[in-house]
Amino acid sequence: MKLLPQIQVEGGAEWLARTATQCLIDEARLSPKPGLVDSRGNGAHHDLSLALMERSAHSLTPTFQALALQSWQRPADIALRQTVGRLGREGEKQMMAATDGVNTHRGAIWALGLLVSAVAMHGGVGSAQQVAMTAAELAKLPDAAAPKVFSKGLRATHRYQVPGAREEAQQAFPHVMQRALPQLRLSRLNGSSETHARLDALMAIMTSLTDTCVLSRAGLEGLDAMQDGARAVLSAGGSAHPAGQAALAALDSHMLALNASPGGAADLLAATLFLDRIESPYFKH
Ligand SMILES: CC(C)(COP(=O)(O)OP(=O)(O)OC[C@H]1O[C@@H](n2cnc3c(N)ncnc32)[C@H](O[C@H]2O[C@H](COP(=O)(O)OP(=O)(O)OP(=O)(O)O)[C@@H](O)[C@H]2O)[C@@H]1O)[C@@H](O)C(=O)NCCC(=O)NCCS
Ligand SMILES: Nc1ncnc2[nH]cnc12
Repeated sequence: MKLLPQIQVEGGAEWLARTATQCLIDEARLSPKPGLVDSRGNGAHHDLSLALMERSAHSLTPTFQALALQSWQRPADIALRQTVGRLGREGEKQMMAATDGVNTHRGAIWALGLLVSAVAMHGGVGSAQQVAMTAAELAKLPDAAAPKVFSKGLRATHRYQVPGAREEAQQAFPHVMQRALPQLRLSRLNGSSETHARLDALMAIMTSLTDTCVLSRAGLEGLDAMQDGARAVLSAGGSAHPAGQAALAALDSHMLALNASPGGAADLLAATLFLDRIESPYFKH
């Protein structure tokens, strides 16, 4: 194994942290997103705003940087899993301090934290597929120090017998790798603007994700509305087409009426943008 000089490791970790933060900001600003906070407003949320989401994203840069530095060229083993778990929980505390106790990005810290670590484990040079597989290896290892809390996500996965954030990572992010990333690139190839390509990628996730945020707030009715509505947008030609835009507006109204917000899908869009960027020719350090 060729070891990089420390300065390159530090530069790589800094780039990864800045990029992960920017992906969170890009996701938050993207509009119009159904039920979610975006540059138009607060969606279905009373305690969130775009300014809060951006403050939260910035508060996480040191966490991503520490994750990258600690994971650089290390194998997926229990020792690294413990370090990543500890840093992730510290990141959650930073987020809560920055938002006065509002949960803005818990799921995003999990997904992007694992992916940042996985890129670093590959020494900054893995493909999206390799990185997702490595993140899954890490996610499958036991996290002995995890507090025994029965979270909203766990409650929803047990009640409805569906996979949640944990399983998405342990299965190497199928909604990112098999749906969102291909859709993002297809929409770009078809001439869609970057905004429309990202909205289409979000729709691709929402067609089948069992988003525990939606299940907790709006049950199976909310989940069906999300999945059916997202399919309608894509089958109308996507968000760049007038019929797709009408379907997206109808989905937004439906989600707001049900008080449903696909926060898990939003996190996975940020993860998609991150994996897209690590494969772009500009990823050099
Ligand atoms: C493994 C953990 C993610 C914990 O997961 P668990 O399911 O037990 O716990 P939750 O606290 O419910 O967090 C899961 C969050 O993941 C997002 N999510 C939901 N469904 C999926 C899915 N199918 N696939 C992927 N991701 C999913 C979602 O996060 C977003 O929503 C949050 C906002 O939700 P909202 O309901 O609006 O807010 P609340 O305040 O909770 O409710 P209201 O009052 O508003 O109604 C926001 O965080 C978004 O990011 C779920 O919330 C993981 O946290 C863990 O184990 N961490 C330990 C540390 C660790 O090991 N880290 C390693 C990597 S750094
Ligand atoms: N844009 C957004 N709105 C609401 N919850 C979110 N969780 C992650 N991104 C979000």
